Amino acid sequence: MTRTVEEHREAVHRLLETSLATAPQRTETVELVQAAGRILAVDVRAPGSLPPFDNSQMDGYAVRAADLAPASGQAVQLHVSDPIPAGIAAPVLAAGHAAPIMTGAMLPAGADAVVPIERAVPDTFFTDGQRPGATVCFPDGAAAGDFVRRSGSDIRAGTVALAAGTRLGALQLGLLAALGIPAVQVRAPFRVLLLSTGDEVVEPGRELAPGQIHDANSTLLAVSLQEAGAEVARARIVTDSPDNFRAQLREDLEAHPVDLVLTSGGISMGAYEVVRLALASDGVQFLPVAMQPGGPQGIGTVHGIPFLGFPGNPVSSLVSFEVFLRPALGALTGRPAPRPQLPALLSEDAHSPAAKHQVRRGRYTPPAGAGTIGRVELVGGPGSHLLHALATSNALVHIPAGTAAVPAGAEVTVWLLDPADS
Ligand SMILES: Nc1nc2c(c(=O)[nH]1)N[C@H]1C(S)=C(S)[C@@H](COP(=O)(O)OP(=O)(O)OC[C@H]3O[C@@H](n4cnc5c(N)ncnc54)[C@H](O)[C@@H]3O)O[C@H]1N2
Ligand code: MOO
Repeated sequence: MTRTVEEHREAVHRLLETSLATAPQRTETVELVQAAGRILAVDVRAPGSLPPFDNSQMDGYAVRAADLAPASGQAVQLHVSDPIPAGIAAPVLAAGHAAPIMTGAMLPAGADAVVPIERAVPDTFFTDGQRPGATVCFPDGAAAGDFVRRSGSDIRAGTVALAAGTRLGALQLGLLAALGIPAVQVRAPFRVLLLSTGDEVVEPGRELAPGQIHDANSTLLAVSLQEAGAEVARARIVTDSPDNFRAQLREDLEAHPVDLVLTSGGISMGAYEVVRLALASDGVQFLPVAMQPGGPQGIGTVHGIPFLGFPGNPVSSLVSFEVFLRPALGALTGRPAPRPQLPALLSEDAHSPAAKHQVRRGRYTPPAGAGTIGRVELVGGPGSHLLHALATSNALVHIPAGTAAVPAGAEVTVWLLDPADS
């Protein structure tokens, strides 16, 4: 039975959801800069308040506001006390005094307001030599709290600074640094065993014998997984011998605990479909999905581990990742963020097998002005071997099942592969 794209996407989601729900959540503690893009595993409470102490928002004078409210309405002269740079604990401010204070410096006990230097007379700081016996006046007065950043006005000690499940970026990690937290407990990455199959497939860098090709899928899928926050625990090329495939799979799974086994190739209708031959009787289904490319798909479990078999054609593998696996990872592990999905005007006629959801590669150009939509031109044909066209594209162009032709100028949906283009 042919599945629709949506049915298979849902099946992939369910497969991973079930296994992640029963697995104990693994976490690891990493330093802040290494935690970028990771998902927080636990609530983090503020160990202290921010700001940690009342401090000055301006370069100016720390004062007692009450000193500046004389009954006569005349501006009052205050004695200038020792300056307070940032980074020290100053002595109590005596009544009738004003202490030069710098931005970020701790407010001395007794002071309750800061007057910016521009509002003082004189409006520049005294030198050390000038200060003894000097006075300063503040014609505008001051109210308690003026230009004071209160302790805890950003966050109070003990409250939740970041909730479990938060995706950590610069903004969140900067907060943790300010709170004095050097490392953070994050969810361990989703681990994948990646097997590229085929007797013809040879590692890049090795010379090709006639009929052989270099392995593109290991790199295409490993980098896609890595960009999606997953970890490739082991990647290798496996030959077309089902016995060998089964033996290597067992060996790899013993050495590398993983959350998913992902293969490419060996699943369609040929005489030597190694993945199909090795696993078909083993809790894995091989079925057609009404999508082009990416029609043949394998799904199930091997040795109790979720299994997905993607087709060998490189574009088919990549499209399978984008359409089925990446959205499930995003929804279930918190990473990655969904691809931006946008409407775009198709710049040329396109034809599609009406029974299938076709995914073409395109080059998306954003709209020139607000209120308009972007354009997308197709790159290469529908063939699933067109790696160069894939490499020059920045979007997947979706032509849904039931549509045999889309005329130039019609609106289609594109998924941006590079969010910088949105
Ligand atoms: N009679 C039929 N033949 C095919 C059908 C079909 O329905 N009936 N489906 C076609 C479609 S669609 C696809 S997609 C492929 C999928 O085949 P497999 O998943 O079994 O993949 P292979 O046969 O192993 O390889 C297909 C193609 O991709 C190349 N390849 C494989 N691995 C890699 C790699 N790691 N790096 C680069 N290129 C790779 C391989 O050499 C083949 O050219 O089946 C169609 N056939
Ligand atoms: O479905 Mo295959 O994936 O067309 O190339």
